[in-house]
Amino acid sequence: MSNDARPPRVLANWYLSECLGSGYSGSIYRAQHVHSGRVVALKVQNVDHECPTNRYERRFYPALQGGEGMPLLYAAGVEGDWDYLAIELLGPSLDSLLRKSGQDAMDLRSVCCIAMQVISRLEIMHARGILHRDIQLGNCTIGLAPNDKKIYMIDFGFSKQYIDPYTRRHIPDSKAKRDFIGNYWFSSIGVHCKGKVPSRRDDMEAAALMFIHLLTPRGLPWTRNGVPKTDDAHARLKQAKRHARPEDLCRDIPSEFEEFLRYCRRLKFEEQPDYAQWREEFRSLAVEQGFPNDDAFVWPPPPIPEQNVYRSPTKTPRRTPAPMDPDDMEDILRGLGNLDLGGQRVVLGDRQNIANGVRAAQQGSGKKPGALIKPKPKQNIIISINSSSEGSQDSRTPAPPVRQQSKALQLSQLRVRVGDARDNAALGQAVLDFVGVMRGCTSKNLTKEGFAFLDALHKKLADPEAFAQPMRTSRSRTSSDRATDPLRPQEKLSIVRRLNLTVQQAKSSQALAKMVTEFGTVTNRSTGRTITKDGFAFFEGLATKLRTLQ
Ligand SMILES: Nc1ncnc2c1ncn2[C@@H]1O[C@H](COP(=O)(O)OP(=O)(O)OP(=O)(O)O)[C@@H](O)[C@H]1O
Repeated sequence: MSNDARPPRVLANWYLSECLGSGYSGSIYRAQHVHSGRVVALKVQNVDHECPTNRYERRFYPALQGGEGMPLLYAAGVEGDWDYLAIELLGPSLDSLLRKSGQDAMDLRSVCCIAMQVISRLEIMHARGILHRDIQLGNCTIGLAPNDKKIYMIDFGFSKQYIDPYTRRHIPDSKAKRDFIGNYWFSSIGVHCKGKVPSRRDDMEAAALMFIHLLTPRGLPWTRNGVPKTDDAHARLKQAKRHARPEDLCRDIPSEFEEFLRYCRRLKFEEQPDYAQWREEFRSLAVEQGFPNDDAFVWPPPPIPEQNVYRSPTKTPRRTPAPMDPDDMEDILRGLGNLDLGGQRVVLGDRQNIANGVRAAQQGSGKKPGALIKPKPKQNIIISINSSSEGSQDSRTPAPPVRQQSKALQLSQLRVRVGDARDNAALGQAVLDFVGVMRGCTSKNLTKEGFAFLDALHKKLADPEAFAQPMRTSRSRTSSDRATDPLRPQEKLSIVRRLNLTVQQAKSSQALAKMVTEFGTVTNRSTGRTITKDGFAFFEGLATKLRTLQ
């Protein structure tokens, strides 16, 4: 079908009016039922379209009905040449909100709310045995008032059941490479670059990339050149995605996002993500920054106090994806795989690419110039979240496990305790508590708050009286650091093992300080920046040693 073919004015008693959006395989119209007067979004496709996503999408709606943020489906059917879905009418997508805002990134409070809600939506879909597989800004919309603070997931045209309906077991993994289904910007590395079988972890990784994209001025690096038009450009995009390190993607945003991305990438194929934990991480992050303790997505965002707003010195407007060349479009259309309607879900190549191209061509410019709002840097004085702030959990979502404070907050408090420590016993206890916090976290990687803790420890050990030591173990890499290649995992392991084995032989607190620095440096240069078993043992040994160095 070509998108030029318009459906009739009245289709199955739905009177079509304004076009709300167009995808590769069809269009969505505001429509009103001629008898009941109900107003819906009518997703209309030609029955002969080579990418009949309506036919797939309608299979998933029944299972999703009643789920928070899942649109209602009022009717579905085929009339004449047209396949239609009558879906609850919703508001604009995140893509459209951001574009219309004129900003090149979203504020931290908004992204934390989006993160909490999108994670909840994925939890619902996954609990019902369904993967979304096309997480992106255009597929997250807000509702219409009074539901305009709620995020809805739409477009289940690429969705898939990951629980076999007959055996009730998780679908099997496979080494065989698969054709890519998803979108260029946010599909996980496993699915997009390695052709892996998608599972819950890939929806989560796509969500993580989307959050980072939203917070990053001009977005993720591989989105900045627009939709790739050639195989070479696509290969370069995959290469960039594959090689972008989480710490580089998240350099100027709160470490929770880096940790979340790492967490998603570490999940096993069949592993169930800890949705509640991450919802709480983002809730705590918002609260730490002085934002309200709820997940209501308020757009446009209320004014942020001046001290919370960071304006980039190198403000660059987001580049608009170039409109797609009609010839390229034709090539891509020709290249679409054949459909296999009888068996598994049809394998389509890069539908979003085409859809984006169509949108770009139709919409022309989608420029996002404007001021950059960045998260307030973490403050030195940390205010504890009191237990009452945990109590106002949205009643619609299951209560999270009791989680007192975020990792970042606890580490920052420990750093302050190290600075205040009056004797080695207090210092040793702070080190043990550091081990406790790190062990208790799903992600064992050392974040900037962890490195700040090590810096404070180093300062204290090197000269308990002097507080003017330079930051030795700082996480932020200097240009000379950058010249140093990352350590191979084996090198890191052996250095940390040596530190662990020799910590008891240290003769002075200065010698311990050196070891802390060495640990920090080695971890900083490692790819994962995780604390290993030997690392934890080193800190426990250090705490023991401190007691004997009274
Ligand atoms: N229920 C709805 N209410 C209001 N607008 C909607 C609704 N569903 C979709 N839209 C609008 O239409 C756009 C395209 O919708 P959708 O993603 O479902 O279609 P699609 O044909 O699958 O698109 P694509 O090929 O881009 O994925 C959305 O980004 C949104 O702006």
